[in-house]
Amino acid sequence: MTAGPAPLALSMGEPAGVGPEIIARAWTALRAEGPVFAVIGDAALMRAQGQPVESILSAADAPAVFGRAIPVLDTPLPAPVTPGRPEAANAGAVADWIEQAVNLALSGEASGVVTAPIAKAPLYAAGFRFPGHTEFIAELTADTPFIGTRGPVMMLTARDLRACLVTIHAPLAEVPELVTAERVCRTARVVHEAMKRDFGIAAPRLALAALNPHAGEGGSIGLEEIAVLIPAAAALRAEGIAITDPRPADTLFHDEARATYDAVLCLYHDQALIPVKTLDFWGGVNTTLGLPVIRTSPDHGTGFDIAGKGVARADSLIAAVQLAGEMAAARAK
Ligand SMILES: NC(=O)C1=CN([C@@H]2O[C@H](COP(=O)(O)OP(=O)(O)OC[C@H]3O[C@@H](n4cnc5c(N)ncnc54)[C@H](O)[C@@H]3O)[C@@H](O)[C@H]2O)C=CC1
Ligand SMILES: NCC(=O)COP(=O)(O)O
Repeated sequence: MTAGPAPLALSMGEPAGVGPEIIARAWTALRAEGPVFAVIGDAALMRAQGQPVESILSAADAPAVFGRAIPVLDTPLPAPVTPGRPEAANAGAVADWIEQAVNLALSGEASGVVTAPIAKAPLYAAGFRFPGHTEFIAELTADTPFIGTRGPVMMLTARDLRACLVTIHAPLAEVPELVTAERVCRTARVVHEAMKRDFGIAAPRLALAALNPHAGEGGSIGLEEIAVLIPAAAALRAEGIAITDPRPADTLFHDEARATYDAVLCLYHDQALIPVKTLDFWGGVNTTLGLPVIRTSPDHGTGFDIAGKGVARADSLIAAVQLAGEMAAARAK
C-alpha cells in the first residue's frame, strides 16, 4: 500500500451532497493500494453509506485501519441530513472539517488535504466569508512559512491538461480589469515553481491564453494583449520562466496544442473549466498551488440532483486522492 509519509486528510464536504457516497466508493477502489486517507466528518453519516467505518482518535491510526474500514475522525453534525437538501445548521461543521483537515496537514499528521465538494450558498448564509476552499485554505495557512511564491492558484487538471486560473470566481464583466500584469506574473511564478516542486518537471513550459478573440488581432479586437499580456510574458521570460506570448484561446486546448506546454494560464474561470470538463468530466481534479499544504478536490460540485440515489461517480475524487498522494511524495523528496 502506498501510504506516503502520512495519510491524507479528506474533509467530508456538504453532507447533503454526493460527498459521503463518493468517499465510500473511493475507499472501495483505493483500500488495497492507497493512498491512505482519514475522513474528517460525521462517522454515522459515513456508516450509512454501506461500507465498514471505524472511528479513529488520531490520523496516525488511519493506515492500520484503511485496509478493512474507512477511518473517520468523528465530528458529528448537529442536524439530520436529507440528501439533496442542505441544512443551514450543519454549515459550521462543514467549515470546521476543512479547518481540521488543514490543521492536520500543517502539523504533519496528514501529508495533504483532499476536500469533498461544498455548497457555497448555505455556507455564505451561515457567515462563511470566502469564495471557496481555495481562499479559505489560503487564509488558514497564511501564517505558515512557505518557501517560494505564495498562491493560492487554482489549477484544474484533466488528462494531459493543466489549466491554471489568473482570476477565479470573478464576474465576467470584471475580468479585464482584474487581469493585471502583476496578477499574471504572480500566477505564472506560482505555477512555474509548483511544476518543479510538486510535479517533478525540471524545465516547465507555460502557455498564456489571450483574453480576446485572435489574441486581439493586433489591437483591432481588444487591447489587453498589447497593454498587459505581452509585456507580462516578456517580463516573465526575462526572469527565466518559459512562457509564450498570449495565444488565441480557441486553438489552445486541442490534442496537438496541449503537447506544446506543461501548464496553461487561463484568464478566467470558464476559459479553463470548459476545456477541462469537456476533456474529462468524470476524472478532472482541482488543485490549489502555492500553499504550505497540498490540497486537491474533485472538479465537480455537490450534485444535489443525484445525491443519495447511488449513481454518483467517484472517478474525480479517486483521481484527486491519487494526485494528492503523488504530490505529497514529490514534496517529501
Ligand atoms: N470544490 C467544490 O467544493 C465545488 C463546489 N461546487 C458547488 O456545488 C454546488 C452545485 O454546483 P453545480 O454547478 O450544480 O455543479 P455540480 O458539479 O454539482 O453538478 C453539475 C452536474 O454534474 C452532475 N454531477 C456532479 N457530480 C457528479 C458525480 N460525482 N457523479 C455523477 N454526476 C455528477 C450533477 O448531477 C449535475 O448534473 C454549488 O453550490 C457549487 O458552488 C461546485 C464546484 C466545485
Ligand atoms: N468551480 C470550481 C470551484 O468552485 C471550486 O472552488 P474551491 O472550493 O475549490 O475554491
